[in-house]
Amino acid sequence: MTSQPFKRSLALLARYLQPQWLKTLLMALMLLLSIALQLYNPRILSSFIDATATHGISTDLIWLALLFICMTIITKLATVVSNYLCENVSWTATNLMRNDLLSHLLTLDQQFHKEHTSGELLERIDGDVNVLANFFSQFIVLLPFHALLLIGMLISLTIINWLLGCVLGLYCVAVVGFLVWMRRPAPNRWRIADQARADLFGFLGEAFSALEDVRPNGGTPYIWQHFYQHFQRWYTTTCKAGWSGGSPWIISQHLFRLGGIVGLVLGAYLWTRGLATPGTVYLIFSYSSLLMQPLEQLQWQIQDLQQAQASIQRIDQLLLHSSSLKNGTGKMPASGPLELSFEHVTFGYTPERPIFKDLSLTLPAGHVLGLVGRTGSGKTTMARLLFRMYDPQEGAIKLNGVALTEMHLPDLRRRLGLITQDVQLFNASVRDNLTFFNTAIQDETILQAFQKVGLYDWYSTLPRGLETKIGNGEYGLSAGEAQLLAFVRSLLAQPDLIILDEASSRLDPLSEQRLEQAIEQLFTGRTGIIIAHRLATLEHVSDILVLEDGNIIEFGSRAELMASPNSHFARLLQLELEAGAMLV
Ligand SMILES: Nc1ncnc2c1ncn2[C@@H]1O[C@H](COP(=O)(O)OP(=O)(O)OP(=O)(O)O)[C@@H](O)[C@H]1O
Repeated sequence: MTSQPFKRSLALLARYLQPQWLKTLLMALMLLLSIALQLYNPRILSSFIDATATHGISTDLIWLALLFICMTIITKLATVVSNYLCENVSWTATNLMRNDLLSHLLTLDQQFHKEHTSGELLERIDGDVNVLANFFSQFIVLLPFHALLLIGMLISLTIINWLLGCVLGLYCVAVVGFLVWMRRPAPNRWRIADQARADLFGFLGEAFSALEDVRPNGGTPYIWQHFYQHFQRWYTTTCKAGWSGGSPWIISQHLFRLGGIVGLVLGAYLWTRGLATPGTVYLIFSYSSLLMQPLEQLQWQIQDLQQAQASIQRIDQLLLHSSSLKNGTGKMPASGPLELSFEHVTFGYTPERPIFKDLSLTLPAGHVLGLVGRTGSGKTTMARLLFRMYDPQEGAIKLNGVALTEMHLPDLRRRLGLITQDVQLFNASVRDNLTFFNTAIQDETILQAFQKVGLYDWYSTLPRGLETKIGNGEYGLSAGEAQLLAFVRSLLAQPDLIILDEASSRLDPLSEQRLEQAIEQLFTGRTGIIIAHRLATLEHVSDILVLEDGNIIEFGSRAELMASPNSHFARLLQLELEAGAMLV
């Protein structure tokens, strides 16, 4: 066990157990009480045996028997209370930890989330933390508890006979040392097994979310094949890790039995020499057998610690990952429509393959920009930069002259709205899906927004109104209806700059027409960007920007570009009209 992970484990223990110090203290007291009772109970039985041997059956024996029963009941009660407290402390500590991990993951940037599947992250938040449950509840108390119990019994044996205490004491040290040595490879093997488990769940998460595409395209055998490979790796690595704890366990069972026999032989030897009464021989045998109980428990604690170490290292790795997007000083542009400017922006998802090189443009406040360009020209990337999903390698993006990097990230994102063609719905009520669980938004406001986007008729069909569960819930939605709901979301959030990224691509022409009014309302008093492949959907924009391979090849007022037959935009529009006429 290297000192760094061990120190880290202790630091984690301190961090999550400190707030629960009172419960932890009570738990320790209960365990101490049961140690004292476990040490005392064999003494009562020893006196019982000696009293029977010397005086035969007497009333004293009844009192001894009653005392023994009372002590046993109190020991059991102390164990029940301490077990309850252990569970309570461990759940509270691990829930706090899950909370911290989730909050941390939510701050990590897009690149990190692209590199790790959601299933893998779920497994890290829950699986790794579950492994720590025992460690939190029991390690801090049970390890010293069993160590104390062991020491207490050795002292009792030494008081009976010093040679007895020394022989059994040395035996215990040898057994513990041997078990720790045997278990050295365990932490690394557990880490590999945990990663294999996370990969398996990561794969399953991906497979289930892609089921709609995979099934019709005949990809099911691929899922089976990969599931089998992942499962096989998980199984073999877990067996290997378990075996590094299992084989010492089998050996330890024999060593423990041997400990009891050593005690019995030594007790018998003392009796034959007249150095011990039958009661004392019983006491020696009980203590030397009981001695093996804390030893056995100690070895489980060591195994738990090794497994916990692997989880702590994985959790650490996660916590060490910090977002490259740093919060600014908190400067914010004044509320109202925002002027957007890109100043000499250079950006690539990997720096060696830039998408934009020295890109500059300014969109005045309150203008609505139509952003067009071929597939892969960089339109969505511009939107991602604006939301600070990524930061440019060079240059700055500003809103009303304030660089995005100067603002607090959550404040920046509150001022922006984004509607894409992929609308994410939660398995929650219509109301919660629209308000993002913000209870301050009135139902009246939601219903007005339904009217504006032409969804009121759909709303009237909902069996439980705004309480109806959508997402995976009781009521299904078409892709177009989901897109209209995204418009309602934006109307309720009231951002100062809105981006529509192919937002109406799944709507039929009638719904799209109905939506035009909503789009106009959405953009009133706001700056907007509409990313679209169909130029006909850009009738209401004030400006047009044509991108090609990350370069601006045209940027100007829509009216002017339309009036100039040689402009790219006018030519693209003409091409679209001709293609439409051919289809008719
Ligand atoms: N997360 C990513 N990591 C690496 N490269 C990416 C990533 N997202 C997009 N790209 C690349 O960046 C370039 C621009 O992509 P972007 O999605 O911005 O294009 P687009 O104009 O929005 O395309 P479309 O019209 O198909 O939506 C493409 O070459 C694409 O392969």
